Amino acid sequence: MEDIVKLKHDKQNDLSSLNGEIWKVQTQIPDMELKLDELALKASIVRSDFQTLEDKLKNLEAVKNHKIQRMNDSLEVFKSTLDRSFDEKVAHLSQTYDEKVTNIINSKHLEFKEKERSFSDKITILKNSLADYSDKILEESKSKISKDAETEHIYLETEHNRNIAAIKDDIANLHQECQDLTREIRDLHKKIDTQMQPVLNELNSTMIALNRKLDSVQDEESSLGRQLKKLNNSKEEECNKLLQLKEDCRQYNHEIEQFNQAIKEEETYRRFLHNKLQEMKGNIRVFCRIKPDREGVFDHAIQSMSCTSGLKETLSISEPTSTKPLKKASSSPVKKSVKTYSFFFDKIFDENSSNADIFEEISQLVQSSLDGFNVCIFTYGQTGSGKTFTMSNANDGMIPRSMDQMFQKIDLLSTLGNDYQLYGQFFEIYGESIRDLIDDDHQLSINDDSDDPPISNSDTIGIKMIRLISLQQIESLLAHATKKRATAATMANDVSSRSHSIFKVHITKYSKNSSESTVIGTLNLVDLAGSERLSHSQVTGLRLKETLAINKSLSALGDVIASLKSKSSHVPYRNSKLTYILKDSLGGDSKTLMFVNISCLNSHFNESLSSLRFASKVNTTTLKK
Ligand SMILES: Nc1ncnc2c1ncn2[C@@H]1O[C@H](COP(=O)(O)OP(=O)(O)OP(=O)(O)O)[C@@H](O)[C@H]1O
Repeated sequence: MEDIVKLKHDKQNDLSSLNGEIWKVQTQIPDMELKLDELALKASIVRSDFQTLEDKLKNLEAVKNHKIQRMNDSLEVFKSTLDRSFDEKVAHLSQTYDEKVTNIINSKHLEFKEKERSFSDKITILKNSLADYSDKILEESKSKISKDAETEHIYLETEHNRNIAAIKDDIANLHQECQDLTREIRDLHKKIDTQMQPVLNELNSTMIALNRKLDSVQDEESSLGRQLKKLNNSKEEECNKLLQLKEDCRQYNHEIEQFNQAIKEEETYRRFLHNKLQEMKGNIRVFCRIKPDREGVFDHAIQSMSCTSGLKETLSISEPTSTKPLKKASSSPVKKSVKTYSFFFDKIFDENSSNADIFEEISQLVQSSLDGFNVCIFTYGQTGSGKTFTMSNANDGMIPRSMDQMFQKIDLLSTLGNDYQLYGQFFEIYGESIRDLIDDDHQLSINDDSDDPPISNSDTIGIKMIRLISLQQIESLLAHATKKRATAATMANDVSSRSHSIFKVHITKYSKNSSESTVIGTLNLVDLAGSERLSHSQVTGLRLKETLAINKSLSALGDVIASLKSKSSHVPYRNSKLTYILKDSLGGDSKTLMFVNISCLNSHFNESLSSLRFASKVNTTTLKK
């Protein structure tokens, strides 16, 4: 046994160190992811800067090319226009000149020819007339006529020479004119050259400016190229870093997976050991809790508590000898024979025990329910003995503490890839009817299937089932349920709970692949109605009926446990709603824990004795397998 406890202790240590490791790795993952995100962001910024620069460069190049193209085009156009206009002008001038010269020469030539012809004609006529005249006058006056003819001839010759000189002058004039025109054309050429020079100069300076611009654009382009190269280098570095990070991440993920696998194996082994331990402790366990003497009466019935052999503890309780209050029960002198009763319990919590001490024991069963077993925890006792204080106390009762443990555990399990969810039902059994403590105005019989719960559970169909998500929610559920619980004043306790309240938690496991859920275990936290002896409570009418119903259902609970103990083929679950609803948590490999709450005071001796007897009956039972 010691070995097993040691082994359990070692395994718990291993588990907690593994949990610590997981936590460390998990805390590193967000940092790594953050770094990865930062680097990805940087890379995307660099990429977009790079893209912007590339776009800018392309734009500049396009603008540059466009400008050069435009300038070249306009230069070409200008040059061709200039050449064309120059050629045209020269051609036009040459043509005009040629035409003018030709016209003048032609007209002068024609004139000259005409004059020459007319002179020739005249000469011919004159010669003819002269010949005639000579022939005629030859005889009359040969000398006179010949003189006159000679004079006439000289005159004509002179005239002819003068005409020829005039024509020569005209030709010289025409030559002069031609020379003038040539000069004029040369001048025009010069003029065109001088007028064109500034334009050409301007074009040249524009060309130089454009070349300079081109150089600066090329400089800019090469500096951008260098920047681009730099960016490419840093991008490559970042990419390498990113790849390294990705590789590290992959490595981490691989390690985490291996780690998770190891944890899963450890978890399975832990579950096995835990269950073995629970089975060795007993599938039904009974604890006793003694309510402190809050009023300082000092009239105590509890005589002694001691730890006997093995895991059992003994409680001795003595019948009161006197109605007078004693200083302290343990130190009071016992004059006549006092009847003392002894009871064995798995654990006894004395008056000084807190709910935290109690939960240390309960937590193992909460773990069993998370491990896939059905667990049922009862608080049993007379009214006012502290059942509700133990079970549902808002701050530290078993319900909030169990839920706290469950929330923490499923958070941890979810990191191992298992998605666990908790669903809860909270209801009370009053008499033989069930009242929903979550859903208002919801009173249903057991098999009412009018509601549509997220997970089917044939026993509690019709009772509202909600997803349990936080302790805050549990606190408000408890407050809401407390208000709703049927309470009635009795002689024994002013606000005595007259119903059994059941807080049922369904632990469901979700498969991420198939998105199916399965209920793997349930935890039932049952605050039983106060057990009362009719003679003590002195109730009548409706209260009497209530007390009878409560005692009947508590007795049915005892019978069911007794049948399981005797391995009877028939277990009378149907004898009460309480046992019928809890049948899954009371048989098979389920775990059951019964808290017997008793008062330490003599005044409650009989009630305490009756509770202890009931507990003793349950305590010696072993669940039928
Ligand atoms: N261990 C304890 N320490 C201090 N106070 C306690 C303890 N147990 C019970 N009480 C107080 O005693 C009173 C009655 O307790 P409680 O309501 O839990 O009894 P009960 O058994 O649930 O009664 P009922 O059956 O009527 O519901 C409450 O005021 C509670 O705070």
